[in-house]
Amino acid sequence: MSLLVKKWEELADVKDELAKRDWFFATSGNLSIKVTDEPLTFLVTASGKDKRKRTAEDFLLVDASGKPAEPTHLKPSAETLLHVEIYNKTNAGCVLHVHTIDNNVISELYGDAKEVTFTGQEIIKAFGLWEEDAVVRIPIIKNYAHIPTLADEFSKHVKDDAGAVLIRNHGITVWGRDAFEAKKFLEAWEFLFSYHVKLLAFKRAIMSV
Ligand SMILES: CSCCC(=O)C(=O)COP(=O)(O)O
Ligand SMILES: [Zn+2]
Repeated sequence: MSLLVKKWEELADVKDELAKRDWFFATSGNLSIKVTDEPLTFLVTASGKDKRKRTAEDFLLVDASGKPAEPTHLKPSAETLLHVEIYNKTNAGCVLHVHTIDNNVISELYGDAKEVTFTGQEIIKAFGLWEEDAVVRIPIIKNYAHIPTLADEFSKHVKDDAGAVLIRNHGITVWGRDAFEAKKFLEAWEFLFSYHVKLLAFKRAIMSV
């Protein structure tokens, strides 16, 4: 099996798993996986597709600037520039972007603070933090409609080989050294968001009784 086919299958499997969680509302979301380092190439989801379906046109290979690396009628994700920032600045191997109700609610609740932190949750160990008082922080940026501006703002928070950024009332972008790590971190963030949203709602309901 060629490296390209292996990476295609790996990304398609991650896409199927995220689809099972119903994290691709209304064609939202985009995913990518690095294929080669020199020159940099990565597979990215084609724009506007229903990411719940598995087809031969789900991904296309792009170069370090996010342009198709081979002739194709497919258009790379409209948000490919965010993936470009990550692969050019870090050794990340996979980038996952999903819009969920929970990540949108959290981004709106804490958008003015430009970040949200979580502590006291066992799931934080998924980030490799084993201390009892470990704190995880995720930055929240404005959802600029102009993608190069969004990518510039996003890029300020791209420093390590693994990380995550919330785009306000839009979604989360998570990256990791490989697909396994990116998916693990994405699931951990979504767990924290969902827990927090539910806890706040329950507390509010109890207070109003
Ligand atoms: C319908 S969602 C609007 C675009 C978006 O935010 C997204 O994640 C999907 O865009 P793509 O071009 O990657 O399909
Ligand atoms: Zn999006």
